Amino acid sequence: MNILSLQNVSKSFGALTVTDDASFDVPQGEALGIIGPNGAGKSTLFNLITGNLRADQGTITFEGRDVTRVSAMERCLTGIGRSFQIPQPFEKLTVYENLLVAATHGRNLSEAAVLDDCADVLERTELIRRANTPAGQLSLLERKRLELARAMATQPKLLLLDEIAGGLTEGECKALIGTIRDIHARGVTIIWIEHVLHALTSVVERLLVLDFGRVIGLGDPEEIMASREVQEIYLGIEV
Ligand SMILES: Nc1ncnc2c1ncn2[C@@H]1O[C@H](COP(=O)(O)OP(=O)(O)OP(=O)(O)O)[C@@H](O)[C@H]1O
Repeated sequence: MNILSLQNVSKSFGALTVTDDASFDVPQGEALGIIGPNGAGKSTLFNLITGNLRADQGTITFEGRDVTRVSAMERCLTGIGRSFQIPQPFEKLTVYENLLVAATHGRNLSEAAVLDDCADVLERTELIRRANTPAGQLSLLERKRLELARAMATQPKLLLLDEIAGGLTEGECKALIGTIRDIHARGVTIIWIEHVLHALTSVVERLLVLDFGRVIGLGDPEEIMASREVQEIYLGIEV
């Protein structure tokens, strides 16, 4: 079963078409990577899936329901969670309080009702020992972990990760990959935009390539990376 389907989705900003007739399906439980040059429209595609932007044309279906015109808040409540390219936690709130906001916002739930879930997310994202630390005091890796934790606190069935590995050292990147693998192993479907290709290909089962808003490739990561079109367009290598 497909958890997400896009059919002929397009989005323009003025004369600039940023998403150009995108159609693809994401099966339940898959980890899908998205690559493409800067400005290819990757984050815009995420914003269309989450409802932060409205598609000009086309249909977005989540768990069999047409969500094309559904608000971002409602899409989040139905199971579409995301991390942002630039983490913007509440700096003065503790790690736990940041999670609490994510877990309860729009849900009409008490702290007691989400306590166990928040503790579980803190464990899984290896932030439990930083639970009472203000977010503003975290290292870069911990800020990335908090970004992941805030998304996980919304209990997503589909998790969208936007360049979460950027700026990390090799060792930090490896640690974060372990956490993402663990989340995926627990059945969460993942779509991950990433420029750190070795991190991405160590997790995802398929790769989607965007160029000028068009889907120019979708399939096995090794085959995609070896294709002439991807090497020319994405890596800038003439073959
Ligand atoms: N709100 C907006 N208004 C006008 N143009 C926009 C808007 N958002 C994005 N764009 C433009 O759309 C294009 C695609 O942007 P987007 O951020 O989706 O690309 P991207 O593939 O995520 O890039 P990067 O890898 O650099 O993050 C860019 O040319 C960008 O300047």
